[in-house]
Amino acid sequence: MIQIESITKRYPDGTTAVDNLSLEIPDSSITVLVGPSGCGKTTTLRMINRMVEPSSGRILLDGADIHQQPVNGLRRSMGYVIQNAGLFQHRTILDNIATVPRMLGWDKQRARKRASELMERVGLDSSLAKRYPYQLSGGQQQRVGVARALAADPPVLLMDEPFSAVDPIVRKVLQAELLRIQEELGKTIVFVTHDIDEAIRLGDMIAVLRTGGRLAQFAPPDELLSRPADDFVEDFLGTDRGVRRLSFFTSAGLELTTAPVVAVDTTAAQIAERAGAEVPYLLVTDSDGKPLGWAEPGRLTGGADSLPADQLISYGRPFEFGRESLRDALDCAVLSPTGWAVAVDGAGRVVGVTSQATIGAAIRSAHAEREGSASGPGGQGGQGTGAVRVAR
Ligand SMILES: Nc1ncnc2c1ncn2[C@@H]1O[C@H](COP(=O)(O)OP(=O)(O)OP(=O)(O)O)[C@@H](O)[C@H]1O
Repeated sequence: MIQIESITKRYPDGTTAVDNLSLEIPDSSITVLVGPSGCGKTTTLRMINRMVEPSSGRILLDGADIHQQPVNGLRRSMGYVIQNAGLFQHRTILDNIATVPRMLGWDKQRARKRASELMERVGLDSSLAKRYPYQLSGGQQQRVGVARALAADPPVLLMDEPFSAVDPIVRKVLQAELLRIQEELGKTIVFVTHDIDEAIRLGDMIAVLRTGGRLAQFAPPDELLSRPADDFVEDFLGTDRGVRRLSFFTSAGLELTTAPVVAVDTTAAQIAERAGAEVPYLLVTDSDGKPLGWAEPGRLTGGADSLPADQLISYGRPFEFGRESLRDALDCAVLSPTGWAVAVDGAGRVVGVTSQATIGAAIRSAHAEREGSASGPGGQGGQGTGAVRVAR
């Protein structure tokens, strides 16, 4: 655990970058420092690896004061990733990643073998190994930066706006990759961003800082969204807090029905028989049980023959039952032309369908349950109670 105890940093020109900050950063999880520009995020991160020394206060790593430790050893235990990756331009990708192991005295072959393994781990094709950084896209360079920081297998990873310089689509991919790597490696990650959505997606714990380097709130994302500490945090979180919070509710308990699900060899006449007032549409699946589209019985032409595929209405995006959240389920239902969401299993086979009204009821009961556990003995709500985090 990293304990930040009453840390203050005043720069020589009198700027107070961080003001009496205390945080307990848990092991094997992602803690995000977020806040507006100039609120002291980078300064805080750099005090953890002693690139910046505090004016007062102290930082403990696993109970030991980092200021009493040799700085080189400390930095070796902490990988560091920055915006634009900060790669060595005159070294190949493989040698960039092998830098720290080489510094630690590994022979060239062993260091390069480790670098190759890491390239695979961060999703870089081995054909890029001999290229130089300028021959890579921004997203690929960031992956190299992450691989390089992981090379000596440090328990701690410090990441300073690592994905800010890439476009939003690549950024989402890199975030997903980081979560995947974290699931495998379980590092203690301190991640700086000014993007609250990134913080909510990645953070197990989020520290919101305000200008002047003061802590506004330190909480799991679900709690931040449901109970912002003050107007500053509420403003910073932006609109749609309620809907965004649904990302933290699993779809696992959602009531599904298979009544309107029919196989593709059903005829239009049989469909007309199955339709009822409660289910005005029927979902047609292929022979594997994967969705093909919705049939509206009243509008189907033909009788005894199999369904004409061109008469089906798009089923939109299905959600993966149990893995995705109530927010995903609601989004599917809202975007569905029929107003019904299609639930599938991991292989994409239909497990049932659910209506907007049913999802609405599930949202209400999930809220009631969460609030109940938050006010119960020892409960903090959200992840604080150990609730499983829904796929991010
Ligand atoms: N070396 C320095 N000398 C004087 N002031 C500094 C120095 N480095 C940072 N500052 C100031 O300290 C404050 C906090 O800076 P810091 O870089 O930690 O903020 P930040 O939250 O990371 O900002 P950003 O999101 O813009 O990167 C700012 O007002 C900044 O101008």
